[in-house]
Amino acid sequence: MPNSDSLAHAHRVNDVVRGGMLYITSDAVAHSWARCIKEHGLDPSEPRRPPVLGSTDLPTRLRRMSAVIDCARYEMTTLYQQLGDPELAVVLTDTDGVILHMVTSQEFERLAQPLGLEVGAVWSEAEVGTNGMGTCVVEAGPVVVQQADHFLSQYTGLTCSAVPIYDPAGQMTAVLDVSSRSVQPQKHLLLLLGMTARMIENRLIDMRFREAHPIHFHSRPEFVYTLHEGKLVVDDSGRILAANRSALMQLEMSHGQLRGAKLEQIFQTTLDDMLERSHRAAFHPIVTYRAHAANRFFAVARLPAGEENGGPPKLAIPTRPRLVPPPSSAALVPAARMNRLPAGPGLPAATFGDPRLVAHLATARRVIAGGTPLLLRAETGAGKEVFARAVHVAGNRSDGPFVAINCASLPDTLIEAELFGYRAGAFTGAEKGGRRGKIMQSDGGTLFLDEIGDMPLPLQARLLRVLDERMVTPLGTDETRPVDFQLISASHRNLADMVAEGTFREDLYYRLAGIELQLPPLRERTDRAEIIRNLLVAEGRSDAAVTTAAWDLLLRHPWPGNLRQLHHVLRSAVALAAGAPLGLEHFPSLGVPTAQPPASPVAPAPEAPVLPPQLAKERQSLVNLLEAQRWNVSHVAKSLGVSRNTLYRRMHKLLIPVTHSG
Ligand SMILES: Nc1ncnc2c1ncn2[C@@H]1O[C@H](COP(=O)(O)OP(=O)(O)OP(=O)(O)O)[C@@H](O)[C@H]1O
Repeated sequence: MPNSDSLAHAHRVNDVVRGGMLYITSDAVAHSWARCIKEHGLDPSEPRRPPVLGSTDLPTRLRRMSAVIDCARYEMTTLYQQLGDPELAVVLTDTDGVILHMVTSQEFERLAQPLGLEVGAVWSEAEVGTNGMGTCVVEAGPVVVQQADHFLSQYTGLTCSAVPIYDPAGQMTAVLDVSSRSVQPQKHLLLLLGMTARMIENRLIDMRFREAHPIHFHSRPEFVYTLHEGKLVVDDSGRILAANRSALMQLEMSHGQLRGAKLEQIFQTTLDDMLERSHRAAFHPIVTYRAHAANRFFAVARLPAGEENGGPPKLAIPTRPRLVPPPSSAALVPAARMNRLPAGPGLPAATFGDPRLVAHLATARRVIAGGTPLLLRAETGAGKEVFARAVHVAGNRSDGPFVAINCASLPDTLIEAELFGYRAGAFTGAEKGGRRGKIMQSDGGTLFLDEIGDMPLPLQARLLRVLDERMVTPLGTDETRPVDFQLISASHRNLADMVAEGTFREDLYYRLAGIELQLPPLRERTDRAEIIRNLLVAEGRSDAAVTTAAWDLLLRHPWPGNLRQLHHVLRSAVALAAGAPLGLEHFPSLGVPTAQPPASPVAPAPEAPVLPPQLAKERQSLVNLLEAQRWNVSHVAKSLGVSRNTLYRRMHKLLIPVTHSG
């Protein structure tokens, strides 16, 4: 029997549908109520539960939508964490209203399950009347269905806010919803949901067009690489394959108009030109103009994700606006302090002249001001710890300690003791007086966990607890101690891949990667000359003369071991040279001949054809580069940040025969 509240709700619904719009705030809800009665024949006081798809239908549907679910999963978890309320669920449905994925707490799941909030449940309007997910599908726009806006009285305890998600072809593909018991206005939430939907859409584009060149652009340079950027993906010939919503808005074009157009029909430039200029600008936005118009845009063209290795500044979570407070003027650190780290005993002054690193330092500084954990990814020896120290020094905990621990260099059993500490006699071999762990030592400062990917799984669980509770329990004790530290962790491994393989805890990954920054390897840094000079100063040879050939070699070497290798090589060269100018013969480990150079295994450089001076110069520098890399086109293409095809095209234009390439 329906109770009196439910009957009152039913009267209200019927009144509105019959013509009185007295109680209603939103047209979307009123129209939906009318549909529920007139098209679906529903009764507001009738108790209904959404049907749940069975074991054959659901897996098929999940498989079909797996790309969308994969792209949404991370963003949904992040949104859930940002909202910080265990009494809500973040829900993804397809366009039939079928729940595909849900992020919530166990408590809320228990509460919501009897109402039908579970994976596989069908929340279409036809099944359960007006509701966030089903009504959003029909409206194809953001909707809020707050409590008594629901058609069926049994759902009037719920508040649902939902936004559509579009696929790269511009078709609605899913709905993102937050369901709770909130009685608060939902405007702010709707905004966050909209941003999350855009993030998911951008990820979908990235995933589906891994083989295409992404073009990031905006009319304001500071918005490039953010959620607000326009994004186009183009094939090797510069033909547009897809665009995000911001691109459509900024260019005032539809999907239909953009798809298939060439880049030069949109901007006053070609793909090759944009790629080359982007690379020269170290992937910072370059100026370009709208074709046949004067509007100025800032753009970056990049290699396809499939071809890119390290490459341009890549925030692993590139465009999510973190809930980080904007830097107040008091919090701003003078540039000199930001970008330099003074030399210590035996340590070089850290150099951060590469624009990508400068930008990363600024981002990191802002992020840690809000206490967000920072995860660094870089090749071995690329300067993760030095970078972390620089972030610490520039932060508001710089008066506290910087405590580093390398998880790869300690046996599993010792990491635990090192991290958490132990009381006297906690285990055989323990120090007599017990030991304060690294976590406690970092209290008030920064804890740097290097090679976190090597942390054994059981310890990952303990670390997660510390991060959640901000309490440490030393081994052999029951007492917990509060601790307060900024966490910076680093790895040369891709933790997201490790999560997928099951070797790294997903929940810990999300806790560590408040923001993830990819530091460039040495061979891609534009400040190599400055680094070399500073390392020579650190080796006590600020006056060292270096021959042009040696200098050239140092600048061109690919440095697989990055800054650490460079430092070692310079140290031995200084020792070998014993005060003489550094020449090629002092760098034997780089494969440099000490006596007569052996006969070149490749053909000599081609005769230069007659070309205008500018082209001839361009040709000569490309030939030099090819020579230096023994005509390995892939290596040269990579070092220039262009695709092999682009390089071949350029060689063709400059009349460089490709017969040399192996
Ligand atoms: N920004 C920098 N300026 C000058 N030298 C640097 C810089 N970064 C790193 N180095 C040099 O490279 C060495 C290795 O740096 P660091 O230990 O930070 O690398 P890492 O990436 O943490 O290494 P690993 O992957 O082995 O943990 C430093 O000791 C220093 O000699």
